[in-house]
Amino acid sequence: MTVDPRIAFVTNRIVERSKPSRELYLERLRATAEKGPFRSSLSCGNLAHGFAACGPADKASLAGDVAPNLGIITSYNDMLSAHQPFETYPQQIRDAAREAGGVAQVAGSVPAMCDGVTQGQPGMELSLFSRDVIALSAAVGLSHNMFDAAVYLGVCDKIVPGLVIAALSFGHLPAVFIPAGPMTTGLSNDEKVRIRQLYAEGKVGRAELLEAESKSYHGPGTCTFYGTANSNQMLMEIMGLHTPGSSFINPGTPLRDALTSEATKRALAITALGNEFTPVGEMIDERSVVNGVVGLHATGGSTNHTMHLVAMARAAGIRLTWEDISDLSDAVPLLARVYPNGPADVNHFNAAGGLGFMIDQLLSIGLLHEDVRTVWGKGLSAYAVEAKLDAKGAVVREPISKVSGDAKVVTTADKPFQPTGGLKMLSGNLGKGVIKISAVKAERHIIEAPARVFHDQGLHDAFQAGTLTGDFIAVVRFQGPKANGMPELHKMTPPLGVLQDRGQTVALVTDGRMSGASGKVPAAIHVTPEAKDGGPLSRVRDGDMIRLDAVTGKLDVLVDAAEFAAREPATADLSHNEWGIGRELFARFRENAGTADEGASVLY
Ligand SMILES: O=C(O)[C@H](O)[C@@H](O)[C@H](O)[C@H](O)COP(=O)(O)O
Ligand code: SF4
Repeated sequence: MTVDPRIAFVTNRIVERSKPSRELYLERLRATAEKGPFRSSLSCGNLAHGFAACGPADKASLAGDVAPNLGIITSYNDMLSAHQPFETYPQQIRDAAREAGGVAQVAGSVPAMCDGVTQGQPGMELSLFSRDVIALSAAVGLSHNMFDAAVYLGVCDKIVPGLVIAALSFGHLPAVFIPAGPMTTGLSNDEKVRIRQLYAEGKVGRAELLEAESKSYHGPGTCTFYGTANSNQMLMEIMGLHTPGSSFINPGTPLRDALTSEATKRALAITALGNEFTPVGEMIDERSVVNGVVGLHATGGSTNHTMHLVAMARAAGIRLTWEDISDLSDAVPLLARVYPNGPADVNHFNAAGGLGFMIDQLLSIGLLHEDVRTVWGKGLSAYAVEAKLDAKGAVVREPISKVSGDAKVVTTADKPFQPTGGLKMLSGNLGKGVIKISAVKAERHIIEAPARVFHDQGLHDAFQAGTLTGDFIAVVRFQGPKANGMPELHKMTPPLGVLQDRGQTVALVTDGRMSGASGKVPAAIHVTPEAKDGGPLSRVRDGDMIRLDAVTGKLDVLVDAAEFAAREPATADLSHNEWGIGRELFARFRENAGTADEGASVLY
């Protein structure tokens, strides 16, 4: 199947735009990649330090130039249910590496923030910046230059994007991402949200709320909604950085363990010491990035990736823009309904066919580049599979069914849930932004209402005071990267959801972010330029009519242009955002953060 001309057009436009930076990137990569173990460039002293703590067998291997050495970058901690299973991975990876005639060493660890723990808390103001800290931290580990390939242990929001930026910055090394898998299904997401809204209305107490939350988030593994973490898994699979079919296998299962060992051996098989050398910076190209964006649209993935994918691609000299993301959205149908885009969770999605089914369907109508390189070899069709264990406990892969296991959760390409993608880019006299339309009912795709302007938690106070009456669009500003680190404002969903359920027409417009799990309330987010930079949001006043049109992709304030331009931009007292919970350490990050449409990074 040849690739759809609309996909080819956007891909070629990215290739042309990226030519200077991509050529320089590849030139530097090829200058670094060399035959033989990279540790051979170290002195005896360097090398001795590098394997001083190894056992005799590993020392002997590393003293030679035959055995490949695998660097492990781990993001293990007990804070993220999704990362807690990584505690035991290094030993499993070392054992698997030895079985394959190689060595594995933990090159370094990276920090990992749980956005669920920090949601609505000051710590969330470090969240977006932690992506770049993760990239920097992984680079410190890899800079020992002892390694012939690397495996990256990460799952959640900023961690996978940060690790991909690092992996591509060490593009001469093959890279395999190893996931930990989703927690088993607990209380449904719909029921969790119902209890939250009852709590917001004062109809249940903290005890009932905590009981519901604890039944939803109940064990090791990734939270089961389709937020940024599970969007990350989709991206790693569709971009060929996971082994096929490995994303959504629950932790602590024989198949999960077998996949971890298999991924380890695969990483060792694709080093420069073998005959399948696959440096990740050559493997990931413009087609891989486009495949990632297509997967995001087809699954209704996280809005956060309209920033992370831009930053990730940039690390490989590839310049992805919001125009590309928007044009791809117009070409790609929505083929999955996983919470918040529907009642199913990611376990249900996987059981219904999951990513293998999605990839197969998208390939069948030419919406994915099949001719890409992956950690598994050449061709994306190798990912249209389901991974299982055979009788001997080895991983086997079966072709994915052409029939959906649940047509309400994953659908075939000829019967999409929506004809276009789950994300829509917006632009107008308020700037540029993004909206997740896959989670919003069609009758709410166009909202025109008067503005109610808030600078921080004021919306919650107004809700509690009962003054959020009638139809309105909440303009929550000074939430951009330079203002306070661009936190997720997901805690605004319950009160706005209550008002919406009461029949009020409400929407949110902000230069901040929302969670990938945010859903039913129409929200134009990542609005750039941000208010802190004097963007148009800073000139909006209470009562201004605003029109959010997710059908045509427009975001406008309906005020005379001359009058609006003549207004004095509002300012905000952000002094309380400059200290506490480590925020004083991130002042340079706030000063130097890029714009949302450039990935909001401090790295470039
Ligand atoms: O982008 C995301 O997917 C979110 O940041 C996600 O990682 C976070 O965990 C949820 O916001 C928590 O959801 P609740 O706050 O609804 O539990
Ligand atoms: S999905 Fe979100 S809440 Fe769940 S572990 Fe990951 S970061 Fe934490």
